Amino acid sequence: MDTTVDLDMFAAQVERPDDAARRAAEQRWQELEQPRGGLGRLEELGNWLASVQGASPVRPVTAPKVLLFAGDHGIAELGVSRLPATGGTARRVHAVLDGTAPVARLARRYGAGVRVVDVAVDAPLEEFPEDVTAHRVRRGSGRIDRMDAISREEAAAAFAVGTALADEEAELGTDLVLLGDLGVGSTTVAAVLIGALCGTDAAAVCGRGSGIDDQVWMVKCAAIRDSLRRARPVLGDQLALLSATGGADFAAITGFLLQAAVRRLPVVLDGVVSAACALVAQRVAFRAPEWWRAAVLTGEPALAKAYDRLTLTPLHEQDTRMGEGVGSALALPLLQAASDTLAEELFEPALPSTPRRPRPLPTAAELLGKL
Ligand SMILES: Cc1cc2ncn([C@H]3O[C@H](COP(=O)(O)O)[C@@H](O)[C@H]3O)c2cc1C
Ligand SMILES: O=C(O)c1cccnc1
Repeated sequence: MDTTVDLDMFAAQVERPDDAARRAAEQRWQELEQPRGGLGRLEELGNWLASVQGASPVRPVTAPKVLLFAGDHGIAELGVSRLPATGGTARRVHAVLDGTAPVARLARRYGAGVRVVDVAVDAPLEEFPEDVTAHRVRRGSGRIDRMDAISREEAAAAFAVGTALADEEAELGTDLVLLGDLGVGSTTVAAVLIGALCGTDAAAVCGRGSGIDDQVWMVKCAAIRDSLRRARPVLGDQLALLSATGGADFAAITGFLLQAAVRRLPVVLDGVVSAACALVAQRVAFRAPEWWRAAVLTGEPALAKAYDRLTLTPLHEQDTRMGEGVGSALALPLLQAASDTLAEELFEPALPSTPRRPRPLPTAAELLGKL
């Protein structure tokens, strides 16, 4: 993709989800034997799944995938995170790859695939498997309070990485994407994008991220304030915005979200990073948010503002505060529940049944016999 990439093309290519399928799903809930509204918010979720699948009865979600975009951020040099600026992101990538990160365990439990995409991790390529690094556009980014995160060429290349991944996942038959991100300093960058796009000042979007104290919060707030000055002049040009105060991972996620909407691939957003990219994508194609659902509020003030603007309501209230796709993975059972109860075909779990272990605890008969 060259630097004259025409984002406006997406405005025309992103269609609305299927209204007729949504209406058929609404009707189907009424035909199923249950009290009106008996399944609560699952009903709206099932209607949404029918509309994005363009099918009623809806199909059970059988090929969900957790897709994690990883990148480092120059702004982390200022110490705005509790995680180390050097090596912190690479460590998190390793934790996902070796299966010890919470999201890897959740994905295993819920039967979802996991894919990590290194777009801009600042570590040697040999550290990760080839399939993870195949998408690296660069290492890290510039300090956005003083300089551009990445060049316009790199923003275009990263955006193209994201669009290509959406095509790939659509062709693989993935039927739901649980989006996530890994990156030390990423909540600072996300706050700048959301603050710029929602027209707020730094203090209104500056959060605690990975768990910073008051003193670090002041440093982070000043960094967001200075970066907002750099973001405002380029608000009308989304690629320029991603290049000035975003980063390669943010550009890739934005490209992914837009092309996923074109391919009618539904996506669950995670924390502030995916929400910031969703806002940028909404600027490009105003219908795109209809293809997404919000997972959870992570406590970042910018996130609530972004979801307000996107008119999305979080699916659960587990108060998870860590990004990495944990919030969106936790939303998966709700989506599975909605599609399982509304579908015609039954979902057949592939899992072998676990043999029951003998329990050493007394049975009621034993207890009563002893009385
Ligand atoms: C132990 C630990 C593990 C984490 N894994 C992800 N994050 C979270 O922290 C980072 C963003 O916050 P910030 O902008 O403050 O750097 C991301 O990597 C996010 O996923 C973590 C945070 C901690 C403390
Ligand atoms: O909103 C997020 O993505 C988030 C919040 C806290 C810590 N890390 C990430």
